[in-house]
Amino acid sequence: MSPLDPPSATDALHDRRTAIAALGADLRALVEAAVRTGAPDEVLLLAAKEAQHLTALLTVRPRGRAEVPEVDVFPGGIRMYSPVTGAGSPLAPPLQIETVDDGAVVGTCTLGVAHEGPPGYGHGGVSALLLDEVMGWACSYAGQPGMTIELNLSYKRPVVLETPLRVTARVTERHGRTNLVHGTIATTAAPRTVLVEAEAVFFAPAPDQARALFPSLRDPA
Ligand SMILES: CCCCC/C=C\C/C=C\C/C=C\C/C=C\CCCC(=O)SCCNC(=O)CCNC(=O)[C@H](O)C(C)(C)COP(=O)(O)OP(=O)(O)OC[C@H]1O[C@@H](n2cnc3c(N)ncnc32)[C@H](O)[C@@H]1OP(=O)(O)O
Repeated sequence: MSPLDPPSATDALHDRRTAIAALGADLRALVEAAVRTGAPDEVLLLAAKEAQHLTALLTVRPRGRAEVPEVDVFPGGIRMYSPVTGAGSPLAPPLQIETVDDGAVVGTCTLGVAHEGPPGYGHGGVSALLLDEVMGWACSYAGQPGMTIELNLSYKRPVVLETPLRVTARVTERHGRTNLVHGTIATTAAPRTVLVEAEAVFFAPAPDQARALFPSLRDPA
């Protein structure tokens, strides 16, 4: 199975993921509304009370810090709460891993005002986040899921908000457990105009390193 294939899911798992994604979508809408709102102070204070109520509602059997959620496939698969791809994360755009095209992984997403750096444009750290993720997927697709050990970025043009983006990544060289990866961000409308370019080094931990890093990983081989 390619790491980009959706895992087979039971009905219960499918229902759980659907519910998580529904909450994630509404939380993202809430975050975007909150950072754009012109509502009066009393409305903000009322919304803060409502947010406290929601937090209390959701603080039930919280998972442990290093626990892999039961809805995830780790490594190399679906991550429901990833801050980049997670349908359940209010922080994620979320980015969709779309295709594997001739060895390159392609992801698409649209940034909102919540991801703003300079007015109207994406935060440079958010571009790094998108690239790091898709470059990581390229390593997984190449059969070496790994961790970033170096990430260098060249910001060529600002990344416009509310505009569909295309993020690509490809492993260019492999040296043992180390992979060199090239990545780009462009708009889907002008995929040849590179806005941000990245070069990264990823390291695929050996099974004993992986066990030490990720205790909930049962079979790192
Ligand atoms: C096989 C099972 C795999 C298990 C799963 C593993 C990973 C899965 C992770 C994600 C996959 C899922 C989805 C992908 C999506 C997104 C990707 C996001 C990626 C990230 O967001 S990830 C967070 C940021 N990332 C870190 O948090 C890494 C911190 N780091 C370390 O935890 C250690 O560094 C570690 C464990 C990597 C190595 O452990 P270590 O250092 O003890 O091992 P060692 O000494 O053997 O070094 C090995 C070779 O890396 C070279 N090296 C090390 N560090 C370097 C550096 N900074 N610069 C240049 N070279 C460096 C050495 O020079 C040597 O190179 P050489 O082999 O050529 O001598």
